[in-house]
Amino acid sequence: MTTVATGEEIGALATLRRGLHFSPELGDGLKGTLALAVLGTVGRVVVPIAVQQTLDKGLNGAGGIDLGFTGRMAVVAAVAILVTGVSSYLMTFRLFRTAETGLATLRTKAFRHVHELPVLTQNTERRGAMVSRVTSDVDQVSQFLVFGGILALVSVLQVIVATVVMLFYSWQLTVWVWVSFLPLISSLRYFQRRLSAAYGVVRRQVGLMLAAISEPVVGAAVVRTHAIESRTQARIDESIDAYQLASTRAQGLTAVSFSLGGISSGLANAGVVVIGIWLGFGDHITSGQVLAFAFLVSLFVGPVQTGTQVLTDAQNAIAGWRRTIGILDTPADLADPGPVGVDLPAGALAVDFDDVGFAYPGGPPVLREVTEHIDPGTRVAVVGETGSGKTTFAKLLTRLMDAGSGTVRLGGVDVRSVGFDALRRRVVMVPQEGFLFDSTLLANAQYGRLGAIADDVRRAVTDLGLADWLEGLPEGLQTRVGQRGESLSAGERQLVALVRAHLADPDLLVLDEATSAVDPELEVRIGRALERLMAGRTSVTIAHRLTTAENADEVIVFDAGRVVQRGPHAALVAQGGVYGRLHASWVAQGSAPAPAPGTLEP
Ligand SMILES: Nc1ncnc2c1ncn2[C@@H]1O[C@H](COP(=O)(O)OP(=O)(O)OP(=O)(O)O)[C@@H](O)[C@H]1O
Repeated sequence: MTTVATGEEIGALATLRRGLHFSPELGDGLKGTLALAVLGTVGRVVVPIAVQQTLDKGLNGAGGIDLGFTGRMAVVAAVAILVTGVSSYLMTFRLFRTAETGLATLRTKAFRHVHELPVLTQNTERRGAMVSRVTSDVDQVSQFLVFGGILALVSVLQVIVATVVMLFYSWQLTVWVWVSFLPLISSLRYFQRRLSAAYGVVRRQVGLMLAAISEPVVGAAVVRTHAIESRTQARIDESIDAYQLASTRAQGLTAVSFSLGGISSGLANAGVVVIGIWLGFGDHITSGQVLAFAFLVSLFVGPVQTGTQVLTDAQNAIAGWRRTIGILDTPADLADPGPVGVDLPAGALAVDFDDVGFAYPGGPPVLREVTEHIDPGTRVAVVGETGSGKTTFAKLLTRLMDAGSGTVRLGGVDVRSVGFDALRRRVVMVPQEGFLFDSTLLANAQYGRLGAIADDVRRAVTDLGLADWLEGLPEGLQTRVGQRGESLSAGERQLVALVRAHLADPDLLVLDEATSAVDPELEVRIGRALERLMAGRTSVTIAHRLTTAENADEVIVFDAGRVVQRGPHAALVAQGGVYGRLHASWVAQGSAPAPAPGTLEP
């Protein structure tokens, strides 16, 4: 099955390289930020040096106390503290700005790409997991770059500069400090690998947890009506437990490495005091140098200890970054020919299926050897038992998917060579349940044609003979439709979908007729609106109602992925066969909208 790449196989360095490639802004002004980091670090080292100078020359100098020198050193230290503070602020601000700009680009790219992923892939990958990859995974990277990144940068610089100055004062003490930290430093690689694996699991569990939580939220009505709250709750509990376990394991590892850091710094500090005093007795080191050393050790200890925390954040961020890059690595298998795309000929479109076959990934063929021609401007109804391939036929027609074999042509042009923009403008599919956004009726209708103003929408409503319906609504076009349109009745939602389609003004209209029953008055309205909508265009309707098939110029009958009959309704009724059986069942169920025989209605 086609799935979205996890990105887990991408190495840490490659993640960094590719991450920078996707967010080039992250490199912007890096030199300036680095310069500020150097300035801040140097400023920090100046303070212990000033302390040492004050002690050894200003207070304990050969000529007694030198107040002038002490005062100058105090000014130097104050300036150094000020410079460190200002440069830290500027560096943090710059890092924050570039990180957020760069990651906004990454988020946008990943989010756009989700839309370009084939419908098939979107079905196989849980949407909640996908959402977590575009949101919380990117947040991890952002947090690290802004907070951990600064720490990492300053830590490395601080350790280097502290070591150099320490060596200048006493090589023996420097060696002691390094020996104390050696076990921790040499185990960093080990911890990095373990943390990387542990946080990879954590990120995956976050995705699964979000999927488990968001699915029942979206399908709340189903959960309630089927009384499966406890089963749903059990699934959510399970995913939360799994996340908690993964997270605890990862945190446990962090705790071990952090404790090692504590032991090392304790050893270093104690050693510096003991060895420093001992060296002092032998006149190998001055009291000012020992004091300066104590300061410098803290400059060394701090970064190495927080280094483990930085490492943890880095692993978490890299795991998140990989997963986001994984989305971008998943090829969009519907290639948009883009600017070189061919345009469709003007006017109503002819449809040609040329020996078309299709199978969903890993599944059996669901369309076989379909060769059909539909004249421009005709009205065709597609019928067949459930699972016979009608929806698949419609998806290939609108290029929501590409045919496995054979060619689909619109107006004589291979659909694969038509630019997406042109295709989506000229070919519109009205699904059974059009998705309505939680906004006004006007805003929802405007999805049909971006840029349409209220008057355009009103005109479309009038064209479809729905003006009185609109007037009957309490707030007209400003009526709010509620989440997914739940404040409207099923029939009214269909009307909005038809207004949307009319605004889009396509040359090929593909309709998946709704099966939900609506009251007779609305039924008449929908029928009338449909009549007007189809006029002058080629229309292909997946039909579930007898009247739709009766009113069509031609009916195409699918059975097990093949077209088994075709012709006007009356002729097909006379022929009998699959259509004869369908017709008989429609008649038996009366004129009410009836699902095709064999349909398992909930
Ligand atoms: N996303 C999918 N992944 C795998 N198999 C699928 C997918 N969608 C449909 N199928 C399978 O393809 C076959 C044809 O499905 P299709 O939806 O085209 O039938 P249909 O005639 O439109 O049915 P209905 O009237 O129930 O909508 C069915 O066996 C179905 O199980």
